[in-house]
Amino acid sequence: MSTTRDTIIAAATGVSIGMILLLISAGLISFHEHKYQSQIVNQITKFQYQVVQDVGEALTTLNALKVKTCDTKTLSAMQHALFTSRFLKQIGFSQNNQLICTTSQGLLAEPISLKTQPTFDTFRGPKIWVDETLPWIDKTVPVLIAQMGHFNVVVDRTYTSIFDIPESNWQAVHRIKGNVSHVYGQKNIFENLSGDNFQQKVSWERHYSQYCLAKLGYCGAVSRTTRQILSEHYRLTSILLLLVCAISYITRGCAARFIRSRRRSISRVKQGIGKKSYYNVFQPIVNLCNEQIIGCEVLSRFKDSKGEIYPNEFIPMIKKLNLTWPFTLHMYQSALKQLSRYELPAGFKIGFNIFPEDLDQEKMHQLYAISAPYISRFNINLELIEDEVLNTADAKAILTDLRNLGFSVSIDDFGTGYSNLSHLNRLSSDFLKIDRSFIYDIESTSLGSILVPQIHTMAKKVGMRCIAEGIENRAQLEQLKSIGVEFGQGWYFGKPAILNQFIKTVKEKQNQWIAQPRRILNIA
Ligand SMILES: Nc1nc2c(ncn2[C@@H]2O[C@@H]3COP(=O)(O)O[C@H]4[C@@H](O)[C@H](n5cnc6c(=O)[nH]c(N)nc65)O[C@@H]4COP(=O)(O)O[C@H]3[C@H]2O)c(=O)[nH]1
Repeated sequence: MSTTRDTIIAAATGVSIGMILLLISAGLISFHEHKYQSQIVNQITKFQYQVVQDVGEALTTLNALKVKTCDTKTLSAMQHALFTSRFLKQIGFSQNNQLICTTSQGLLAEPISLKTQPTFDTFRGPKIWVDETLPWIDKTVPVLIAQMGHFNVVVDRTYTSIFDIPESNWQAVHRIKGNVSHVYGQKNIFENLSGDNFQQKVSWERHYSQYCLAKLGYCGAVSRTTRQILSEHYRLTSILLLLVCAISYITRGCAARFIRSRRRSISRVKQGIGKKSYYNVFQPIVNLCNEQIIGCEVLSRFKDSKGEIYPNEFIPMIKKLNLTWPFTLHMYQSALKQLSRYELPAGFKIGFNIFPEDLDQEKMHQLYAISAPYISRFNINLELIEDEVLNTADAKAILTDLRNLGFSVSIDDFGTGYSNLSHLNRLSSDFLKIDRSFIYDIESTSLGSILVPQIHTMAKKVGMRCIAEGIENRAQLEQLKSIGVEFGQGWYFGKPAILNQFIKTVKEKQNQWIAQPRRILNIA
């Protein structure tokens, strides 16, 4: 059952990653297309502007001559204007809508009638005829004609082929006061999106861009279907698809392996108590005034034939498996047994982590029964992380009972999670363990350097003493001493170590405290 579920979860992870990568790839291709289209519409609109300039210049110059007939002087002026223009193919002279002469044919034997109604009127500029086929040029190629006064010019549209896009994908239009007239390209592409300058519309099927030079009324539009875009980038698309499939497949494999290893870890953690895979390590707790070891904190470690699992991994699993109490009992009993073999000074402080969810009358009586032989010899300190459970009236009553029975109580990791300075006076405890995140850079002008003195003052007010966690160097120690923090633990005094090494440290650092230890002599 769980194998099928794991396979589904691993496959779903692979597919999800694949989908995310596909979306990212689609986003990248779309971004690239956006840049490409904005360049093209810019080119189209600027091209129109340049053509208008060219046409305007030629027509204005010729009309300024104020000629009434097409003689050789007029023809030579027309030839000159054609020569100096960039986009014009031909210039003609007309009278009463009759074409009289052109730059290519000179004076016509028979005048040709011209259409009277233009495609659109630029009002201040020339009249424009779009897509006209002129029999005397080339019947098959439609041209654009502009007329002002007696002169008309034919624009060479072959220039539009400079746009790096097929004509079926773009359109150039003239838009003035909301009236849109087709100029070049593919009709019906321009969507007339409101607003000037650059506009865009993207959907799964299509990518559309338009750009308008608002004052002049010239707009360009480009539209390409997703299929066209993908087929243009077919190589990149295929590589991306392959990559996405490969990553998806690898992710599925990794997820399956991770789930399997986690299941294995959970089963190892579950069986660990019976198989004696847990063992205790001890970290010295020091009186900061004279730097003497006055006790220790008992911490758990896990090691079996497959290797180690660290507390940050196995503690949450123990909670999830509801094994907190058998685990704590195992650790508690074994540590007391281990330490009682040594003649440690009277009142030696032994700290145990207790899960807040285990704080009930029955379990605490069980703990007391186990502790009875040791409670007069050691100062057994129960360390609890402050959470909602600890703030209930029942929990407070239990804590008071425990203290009356001879245990001491510490609030652990103070300053993280749920813990709060204003709750301090409501907690029935002896010690406050200041979390190591506050100690980390206490010697500098950090948050810790401001908060630790405040925490210490508050704790003192409610009759609690502080234990600073995670002291790693002399500077931190000196700073804590100057604040007046009473106790501390950390790598500076000793890392959590197995019993033999811990006792060795105790002996090395404060030989005089251990009065004739039976086993220590063997270690030395
Ligand atoms: N960086 C740094 N770290 C330092 C220093 N001094 C001590 N530590 C680490 O700080 C942690 C202190 O324990 P904790 O706050 O009770 O936090 C403990 C405790 O909440 C939980 N835990 C460990 N063993 C037990 C156990 O037997 N029972 C329960 N209930 N919880 C346990 O797991 C947490 C992590 O335990 P550990 O990995 O052993 O990590 C320990 C210890 O190795 C230092 O100077 N620098």
